[in-house]
Amino acid sequence: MTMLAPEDYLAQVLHGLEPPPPVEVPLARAHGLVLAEDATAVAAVPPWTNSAMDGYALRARDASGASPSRPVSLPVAGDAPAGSAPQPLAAGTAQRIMTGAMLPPGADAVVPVEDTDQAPGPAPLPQEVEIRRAVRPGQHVRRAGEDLGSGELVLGRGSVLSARALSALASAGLGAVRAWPRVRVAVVSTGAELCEPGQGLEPGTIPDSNGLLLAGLVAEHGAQCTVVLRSRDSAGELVSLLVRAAEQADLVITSGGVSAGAFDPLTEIAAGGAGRHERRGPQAVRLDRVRVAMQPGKPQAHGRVRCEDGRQVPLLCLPGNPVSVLVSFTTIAAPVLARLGGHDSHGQSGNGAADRGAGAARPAAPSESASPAPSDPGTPPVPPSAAAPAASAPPPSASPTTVAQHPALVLRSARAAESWTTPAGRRQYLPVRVVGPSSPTGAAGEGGRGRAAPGGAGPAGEVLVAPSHRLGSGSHLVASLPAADALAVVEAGVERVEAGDRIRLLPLPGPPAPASRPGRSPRWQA
Ligand SMILES: Nc1nc2c(c(=O)[nH]1)N[C@H]1C(S)=C(S)[C@@H](COP(=O)(O)OP(=O)(O)OC[C@H]3O[C@@H](n4cnc5c(N)ncnc54)[C@H](O)[C@@H]3O)O[C@H]1N2
Ligand code: MOO
Repeated sequence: MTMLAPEDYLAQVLHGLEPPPPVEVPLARAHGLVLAEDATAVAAVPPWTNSAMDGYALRARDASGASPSRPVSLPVAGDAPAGSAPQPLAAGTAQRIMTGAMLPPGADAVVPVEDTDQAPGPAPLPQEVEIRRAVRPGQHVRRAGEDLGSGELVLGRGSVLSARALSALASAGLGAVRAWPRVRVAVVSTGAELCEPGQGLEPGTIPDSNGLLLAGLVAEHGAQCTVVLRSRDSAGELVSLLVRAAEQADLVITSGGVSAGAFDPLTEIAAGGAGRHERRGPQAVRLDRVRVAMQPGKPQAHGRVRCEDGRQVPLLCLPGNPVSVLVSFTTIAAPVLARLGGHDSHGQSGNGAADRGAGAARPAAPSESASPAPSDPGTPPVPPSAAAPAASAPPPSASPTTVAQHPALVLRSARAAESWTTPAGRRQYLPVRVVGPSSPTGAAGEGGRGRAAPGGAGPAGEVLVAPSHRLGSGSHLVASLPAADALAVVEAGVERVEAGDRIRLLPLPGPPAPASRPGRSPRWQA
C-alpha cells in the first residue's frame, strides 16, 4: 500500500461527494446551516416607524420652544402601547407611547418621560403632560426601513446561519429559508476491548471514549449525531451494524479496526472478507484502505455503505487511537462535513474545483503560513525579516480553496515555546497548548503558567505553544486532549521543531465558553 499525502487522501475522499438538495427549513431549526439561496426581506426593518423611548408622541412644532423654565403643556389624547395601531394624533395634543410602539400618524417626535412632569414607570394615563425640553422633529423616532428596506438582500447564498443571521432573517419577515439540510452522522466504535464508560473494567477492557469524542466533535461542527453504535471485532457483525447506522445517516464514521491487526474487522471488510460472513451479500460495504503520510492518523479507509433501499452512504474509517481520531476528524471528517453541509457548494470555484484544487485540504498553503488567515484579525502578521526558520515547508502548488477556508482548516501562526521531535516522512499534527504570548525579553506571559520561554521565542506578542503532554506526540494520550488548544502542523520534511521556530496551528473548535473561566491544572501540566 503506497503512502498518500494528507491532501491527496482528502481529495480522494471528497471526490464525488455532494450535499443533498437544499430544503425549506424553519428558522427555529436552521441554526448553523448554510443558506442555499439569497434571502431578501419580505418586510422592512423596522416594519413600522416607531418610538425609541417610553414617553410622549407629539408634533415637534407644538413644543419646539419648551425648556425647564418655560414648559409647554399638552393634553394627552390617549395611549399608544406596543403591539397595536394607534389613533391619529390631533394637532396640539400628545399621546403616551411605549418603546417600539408605532408612532401615531401625524406625530413626528417623541419626548422621553424623563423630560416631562410625569413619573417614569407604571402610572395611570395623565390628562395633561408638561414638556420641559425643546423638541426637534424626528427625535427618538425609528423610521420604517431605516435598517433594511423590503426587498433588499438580508443574507447571500452560502452564508452560515449564525444566531445573528437568524435574528436578521426573522426581523426581515422570513419564517423559513432554503438551506442545505443538517448533516446526519452515525458513529460506530469497533473493538472487542470496548465497554460502556463508567462501567467497572474487566482485565484488558477500556472505556469507549472515541464514541463520545466523535459524537461531540460532530455536534461541535454543526452536524447531528443520530446514533452511536459499538461493534466487537467481527467483520460480519460490523457490516450489519454499518448498514443499520447508514439507514439513519448521511455519513458513517468509524474508529478502530483499520490497521494491521489479525482481528481488525475493517481491514477484513476492505479485503473482501466480510462477504464470507455477512448475510446481506457482498458489496454492502465498499472500502479502500489507505496509508496517509500524517502522524497520527496513518491508517485510514473510506468507502460507501449500501442501505436496504439502495442509498449509498459515505463511510469514513478513522484509526482507533484517540489522538488519531481527533486529528483525523479535524483534517478529514470536518471538510467532509463541510462538503455535505453545503459549506463549499456556493462559491465560484464549485465542488469540482475544491476536489483537487491543490489547497482543497491542504492545511498548509504558503499564503496561509506567511501571514494570518483573513478570518483571523487577532493574529499579528509575522514580518518576513523577523521570521525564524519555518518549521513547515510549504507545498509548491498550494492555493486556498473554499474547503481550505472552512474554519476547521484555517491556519494560524505561532512560535514553539520548546523543542520537540517529529516523525520522518509524515506531516505531524501535534496537540499543543498556548503557553502565553512572548515578551520583548523572550519570557512567556502569564498564560505560560510560570514557564520561561526560551530565548529567541520571536517577536513580542506572538502566541507561544508547547506540546499538551510532556511525552510530546503519542496517539494514545487521551487524557491530555482537553488541554490542547490547537494542532501544530509540521511538514513531513522537518525533522525537529526548535524552540522559537515559527509554526502553524490548526485551532481546535469547541463549545463556546467564557474566556475567563478558571480551570484546575491537571497534574501532567505541572
Ligand atoms: N503492525 C502494525 N501495527 C500498527 C500499525 C501499523 O502500521 N502496523 N499502525 C499503528 C497505528 S499508527 C495506529 S493509529 C493504530 C490503528 O489501529 P486501528 O485503527 O486498527 O485501531 P485499533 O487497533 O482498534 O485500536 C488502536 C488503539 O486505540 C484504542 N481504541 C480503539 N477504539 C477505541 C475507542 N472506541 N475508545 C477508546 N480507545 C479506543 C485501542 O484500544 C488501541 O489501543 O494501529 C497501530 N498498529
Ligand atoms: O498513525 Mo497512528 O494514528 O500514529 O497512531
